[in-house]
Amino acid sequence: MSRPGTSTASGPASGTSRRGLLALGGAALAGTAAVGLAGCSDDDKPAKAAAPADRVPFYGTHQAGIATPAQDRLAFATYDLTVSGTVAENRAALRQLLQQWTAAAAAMTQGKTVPGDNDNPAAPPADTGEAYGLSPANLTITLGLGGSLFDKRFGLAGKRPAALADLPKLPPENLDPERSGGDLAIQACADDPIVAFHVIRNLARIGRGTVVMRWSQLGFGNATGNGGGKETPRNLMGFKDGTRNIPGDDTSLMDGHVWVGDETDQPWMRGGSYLVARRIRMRIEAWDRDFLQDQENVFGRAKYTGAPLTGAKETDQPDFAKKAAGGDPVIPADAHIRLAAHENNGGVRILRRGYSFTDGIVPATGELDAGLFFIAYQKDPRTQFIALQRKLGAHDALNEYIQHVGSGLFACPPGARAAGTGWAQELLA
Ligand SMILES: C=CC1=C(C)c2cc3[nH]c(cc4nc(cc5[nH]c(cc1n2)c(C)c5CCC(=O)O)C(CCC(=O)O)=C4C)c(C)c3C=C
Ligand SMILES: [Fe+2]
Repeated sequence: MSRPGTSTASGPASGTSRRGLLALGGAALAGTAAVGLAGCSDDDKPAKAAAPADRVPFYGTHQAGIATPAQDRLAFATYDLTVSGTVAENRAALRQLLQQWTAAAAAMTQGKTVPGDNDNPAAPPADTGEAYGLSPANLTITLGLGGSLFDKRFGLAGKRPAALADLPKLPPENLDPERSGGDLAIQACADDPIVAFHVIRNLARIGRGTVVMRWSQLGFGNATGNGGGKETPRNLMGFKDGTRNIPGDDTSLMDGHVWVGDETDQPWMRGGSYLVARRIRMRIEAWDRDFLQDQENVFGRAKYTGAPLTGAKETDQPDFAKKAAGGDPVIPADAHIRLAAHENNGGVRILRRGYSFTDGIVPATGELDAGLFFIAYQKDPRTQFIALQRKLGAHDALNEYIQHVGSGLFACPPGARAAGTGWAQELLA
C-alpha cells in the first residue's frame, strides 16, 4: 500500500521520507505506476498498464469478493449507525458515509492509502498506516446492508427486499446477540492478514460519529504459497471443504444461483447477492476423539482424498443411490453431503466462501473456541440457505460436533460502476 503522491514510475515525489521509500515493495511500486501517474510525462508511463497480479478491480457490475477466488484471509465486521436526526438528516449521513467508504475501498483495493492522507505532523494521518509498503494482496471489500437498516431511521422501509426478511430461528442454533446482526457488514479478504484487518479498522475510523463496530471476526484459509489455490482448502475437522462449490467463473451457475436478477421485488438489488454469515463453533476435542470411519460417515467423504464414499477421487460425483452389501446406503442417510447436495434439494445451490477461525478458549468449558465462519452467497436466502439449514439442522450427523453461535443476513448491492459512484447509490437516490 503506497501513500498518495509519494511514488511514480520514475521514482518518489519530493517529500517522500526515506522510511516511506524503504517500505515501498516492488509490487506496490509497480502498481502505483499503473494507477497513480498524475504529473508524469508520457515517457514515464509504462507502455501498457496491465492489471497487476496482486490487485482485483474494484468497480464493476458486481461487487468483488463474491465470485473472486477466495483469498487466504478474512476480516469481517458489522457496524451499527448511531444517527439520531430527522429521516432526511439520517439519510444524508448514510449517503455520505457510503460515498466515503466507497472511495476508501476503491483506493485500498488498488494499493493506495485511504483518501486524505497527509504529512501534517499536527493532525492524525487519515490512514492508520499498518499496510504501508505492502501490496494489496488481492484485497476485495464487499459491503452488505442488514435488515435493520430498513427501519424508520432512514425512510427505507419501502425499499426492503422480501428476500432480506429476518432469518427465522434455525434450531439447534444457540446465537449470541453480540455476534449477530448489524446495519452494515464489510467482508474484507486478502492474501495478507494485516491488509484485510486494515480495512475494517479504517472504515470504522472514517465513520466515527456515524457508525460503531458491532462485532468482528478474523478468519483464515491456507496460505497461497502453501498449496492454496491448487488444493481444495481443508476445514479444522481436517476435511477438504469446497469441492462441490459453485465456481465463481461459471457465469451460468452464478446467474442461476448467486446474482439477483429480474425476479427481485427491489430493482436496486439487481446484480447484487445475499450474504449469510454464520459463526459455527466446532467441538474439536470431541471430534478429535471420533474414529476415522465415523468422521468419514459424518461428511460422506474420505478424509484424506476428499473422494465421496462411493468413489475414488475428490472430483468423482457422489452416487447417493449406491448400497453396501447389507443394503445400507454407502453415503449414510444423515451424511452432510447427502443432505446438502443440490441433487437432493430440488437443484438448490449456494456459493460458499467460509474461513476457519480460532479465538482462544471458551472460558466456561476450557474448550477451543474454533470452527468455521461460514459465508454463503445466493439469490434468495429463503429458498436457499434457510431451506438447506432447516434440513441440516434437523438431520445432519455433523450437528453432534458443531453449534451455530453467530449470524447475519445482508443484502450486498451491485458493484459501484465507476470512479465517483458510491455503493448502494441507486437505493439512496
Ligand atoms: C446451510 C448450508 C451449509 C452449512 C451451514 C454448512 C456447514 C458446514 N459444512 C462443513 C463441511 C463441508 N461441507 C461440505 C459440502 C457442502 N456443504 C453445504 C452446505 C452447508 N454446509 C453444501 C451445499 C455442500 C455441497 C454438498 C454437495 O453438493 O456435495 C463438505 C464436502 C466438500 C464440499 O463439497 O465442499 C464439507 C467437508 C462444515 C465443517 C460445516 C460447519 C461447521
Ligand atoms: Fe457444508
